[in-house]
Amino acid sequence: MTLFERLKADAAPQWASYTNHDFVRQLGDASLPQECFRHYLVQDYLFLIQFARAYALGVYKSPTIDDMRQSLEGVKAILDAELDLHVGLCGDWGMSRSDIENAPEETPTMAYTRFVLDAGMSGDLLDLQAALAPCIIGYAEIGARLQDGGADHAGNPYRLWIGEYAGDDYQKVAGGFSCWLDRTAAQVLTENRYPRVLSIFEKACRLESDFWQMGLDAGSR
Ligand SMILES: Cc1ncc(CO)c(N)n1
Repeated sequence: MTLFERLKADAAPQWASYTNHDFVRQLGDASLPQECFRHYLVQDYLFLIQFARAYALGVYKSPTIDDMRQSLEGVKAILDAELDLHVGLCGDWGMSRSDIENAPEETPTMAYTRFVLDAGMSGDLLDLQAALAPCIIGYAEIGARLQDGGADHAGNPYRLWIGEYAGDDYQKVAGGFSCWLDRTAAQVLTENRYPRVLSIFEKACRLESDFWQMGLDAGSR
């Protein structure tokens, strides 16, 4: 069993609320109001800027050069791929890069990103990875599940988003992340320490749910 599988099993309620959130269900059946998706996407762009910093912190917290390289890949995946997806998608939805970059950061965005950064700054690489894991592996699981269910059909306006996270590149990033988490755990994880790592993982799952909810709430404002 990988450490990720163990964390996911022990945080089953939080994992389920996050990955089966109504926002995700509505993305899959194309019933999500456009306004909710646009709101989510802009906040997610602001989220990713902070997430790139969290990976950069991972480079700093890395005990080995291999770890540094792995974390650097995370910085690059965000700056060179995922942000472009967002700018492209936002453009399709009528928003420019400056519209996005000038949007105010909402509280759930600040809460989640600063939580991750703090977990890493106050802890070691494993603490940081436990805070990052729900994000990276969760989106890969959600994307793959939606695609397997046929949600990326031509009639779904959210198919490009689904395709990005279900795609080979992102699936590889997520698989690589899980292996990296195991390598760090092999060096530093003890049974004594496990509850603290689990607690970070659970909190990150809750903050992911709040992030989806922020998108849904935008539909009723
Ligand atoms: C909130 C959030 N979690 C995870 C991902 C995946 O990178 C993302 N783009 N946004």
